[in-house]
Amino acid sequence: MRIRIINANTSAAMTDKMGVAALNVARPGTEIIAVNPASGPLTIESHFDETVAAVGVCEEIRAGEAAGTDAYVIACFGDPGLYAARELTHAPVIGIAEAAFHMASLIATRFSVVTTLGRTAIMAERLLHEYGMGIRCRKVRAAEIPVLALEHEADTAYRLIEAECLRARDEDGIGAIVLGCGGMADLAARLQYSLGLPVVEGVAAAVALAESLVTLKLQTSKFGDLAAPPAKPFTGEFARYSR
Ligand SMILES: NC(=O)NC1=NC(=O)NC1=O
Repeated sequence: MRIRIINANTSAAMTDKMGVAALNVARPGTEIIAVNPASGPLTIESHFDETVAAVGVCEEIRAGEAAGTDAYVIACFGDPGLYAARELTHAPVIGIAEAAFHMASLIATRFSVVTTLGRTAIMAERLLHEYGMGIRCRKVRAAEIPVLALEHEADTAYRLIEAECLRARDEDGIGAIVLGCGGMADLAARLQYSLGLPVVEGVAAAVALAESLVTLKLQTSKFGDLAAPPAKPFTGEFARYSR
């Protein structure tokens, strides 16, 4: 099977990191294609960033449809464009936040999330409730690092993330931790060893879920709000979407 990992930001280094994380867990015979939009925010740290990035995510879904894709992963912790992306394909589309929340809920009664900035922590709290997972999450914590620090100040970023994970482990009454950024895709094993409790990373979780859905022949439903968008004219730079 072929899975397209869509890094919603435009950091090629982060795309590569996510591709490696996906390959590390993918079954033999699963082809991983890691991509990012040509245009959009270098990192995603706000509602505005997510809104702009969602267009690029949908562009990558359209490219994946043309290339033949069995499942998609939206590798950004805000799951930007998730529902629009699901409208554009019959294939499963898995957001890394939704995937990580569900996986964590299967191995622990309660979990906490450790993400990058305080403002993205608020965004993650909204997602938890949107996905019906609010009751399972004790706390969404922020290491207070910009996403790019995961690339350019990796050692400092790791120490801050680890310290926040230790506080979550010792204070929140949890059984697992969810890493709240696709840019943390390479940190799960090291953190799990250091913390001694399960650390769920969204790219890996989403790949495993995507493979399961493909194996079960379960596709995105076209009954209701995930049916293809109604055909209509689009104007200006989006005229290419006219149908
Ligand atoms: N909460 C986050 O840091 N989300 C993210 N921003 C990015 O650029 N990628 C993410 O996963």
